[in-house]
Amino acid sequence: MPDLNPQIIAALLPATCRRVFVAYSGGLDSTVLLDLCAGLPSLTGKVVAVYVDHGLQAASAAWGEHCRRQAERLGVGFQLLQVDAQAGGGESPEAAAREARYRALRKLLAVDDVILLAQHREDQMETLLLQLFRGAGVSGLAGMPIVSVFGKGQMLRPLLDVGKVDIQRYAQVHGLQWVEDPSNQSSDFDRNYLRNDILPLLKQRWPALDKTVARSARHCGDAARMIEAWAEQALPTVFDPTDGSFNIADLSAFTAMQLNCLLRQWLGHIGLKPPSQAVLQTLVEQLVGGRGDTAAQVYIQGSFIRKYREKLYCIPVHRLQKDTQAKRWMQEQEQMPLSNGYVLSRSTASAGLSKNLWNSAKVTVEPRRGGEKLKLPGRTGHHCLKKLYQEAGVPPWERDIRPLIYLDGRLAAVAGLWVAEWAWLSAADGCYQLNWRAPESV
Ligand SMILES: Nc1ncnc2c1ncn2[C@@H]1O[C@H](COP(=O)(O)OP(=O)(O)OP(=O)(O)O)[C@@H](O)[C@H]1O
Repeated sequence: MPDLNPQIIAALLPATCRRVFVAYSGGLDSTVLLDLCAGLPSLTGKVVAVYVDHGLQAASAAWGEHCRRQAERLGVGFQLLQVDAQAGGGESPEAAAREARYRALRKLLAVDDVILLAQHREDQMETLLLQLFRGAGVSGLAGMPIVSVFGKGQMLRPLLDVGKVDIQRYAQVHGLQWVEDPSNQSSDFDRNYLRNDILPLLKQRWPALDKTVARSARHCGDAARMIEAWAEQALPTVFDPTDGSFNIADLSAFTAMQLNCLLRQWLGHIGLKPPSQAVLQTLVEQLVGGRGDTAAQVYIQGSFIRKYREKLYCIPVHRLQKDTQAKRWMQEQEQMPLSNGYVLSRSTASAGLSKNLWNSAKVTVEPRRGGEKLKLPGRTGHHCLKKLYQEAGVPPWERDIRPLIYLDGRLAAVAGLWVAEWAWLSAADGCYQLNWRAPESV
């Protein structure tokens, strides 16, 4: 291993890099990392040390002060972020602090910004072992990546292949000052227990343990990337981008293992975290395998997965709430946010709801109460909404939350779907199209 020097950072930085944030806790590792960055002439004026105050320890403000002084001494920028890191029910304090820290740091980054973290090879080994004890699969056993997407920018871990002793030596040779976090000594936390009580024993027997475990992490990382690449390629065969659903009509081309992998990829694609094996199994048993049970649903991270006509949909729980209040939609209002997170809007169209009628009527938005009928342009007779919804393949849970638009108390439109014949017009720029959409895709 060559001496630890700033080139290890220069080699990782993208050419277009604008600002370099350094996640600086004031501890040994991030002190060394910051010192390395400050020693790179190409980074002059670009480096900002960021200290996150979790507000969990009495000394945290004093550490922030220490970090500010060190940043000043090194001639780099400094930023202090205050976060609320209280753990929620069932969450470990470490995980809550990390989540809060990452959330705050993520917001700092614009495109072409990077943030550097100071984890090293021993940290990687601990991460991998903790994942192993939790029963993780290859992506968990891949440990932490050196480079990853983070918010609008990138997260880099330049020291990930550097041993702790090299970091300690660098700090001594350069006379660096750092703070010691007394909570690192407490074996109450799993990671500290492993670090303080278990790993010293293992290292007596296997001195190169950190290197070999890091190698395993790289192998698992390679395997995880291959699986991910396969899933990314196969996903379009089951994923419907128009409504974000997962088509289960014909899965005969996939083995059970591949199906699990595709479901994981789908959930990741629509913004959920990787589900546990148990959740995946429930999903497969109750929805993919279950026959015709439209009431079945599986709860995952604040959303329900439901099935309708051989497709799985993921619906955040709050979006299933019915907005039961009738509301006035004022003529000049282009958009109307609803309490369940959806937004109604109108836009000019060449066919749709007559603008004249809209402008002269009292417009109200009301929930479905049951029994509504509609006569559609070009069709004979009135039809129950239920029948129209069935014909159009609108999932049952959506039927109760899709708003109805009334002009002077008469049903004129179903948002995003139909306009009643009496209110319908085809005339360039003389009509409104009524849209109903979720604020951000699920
Ligand atoms: N309070 C904090 N403010 C800013 N960055 C932090 C903070 N805590 C941790 N980090 C960043 O996350 C990395 C991993 O955190 P971890 O808790 O393992 O490190 P640490 O032991 O607290 O500190 P150090 O790595 O500086 O010795 C740190 O190396 C550092 O880059």
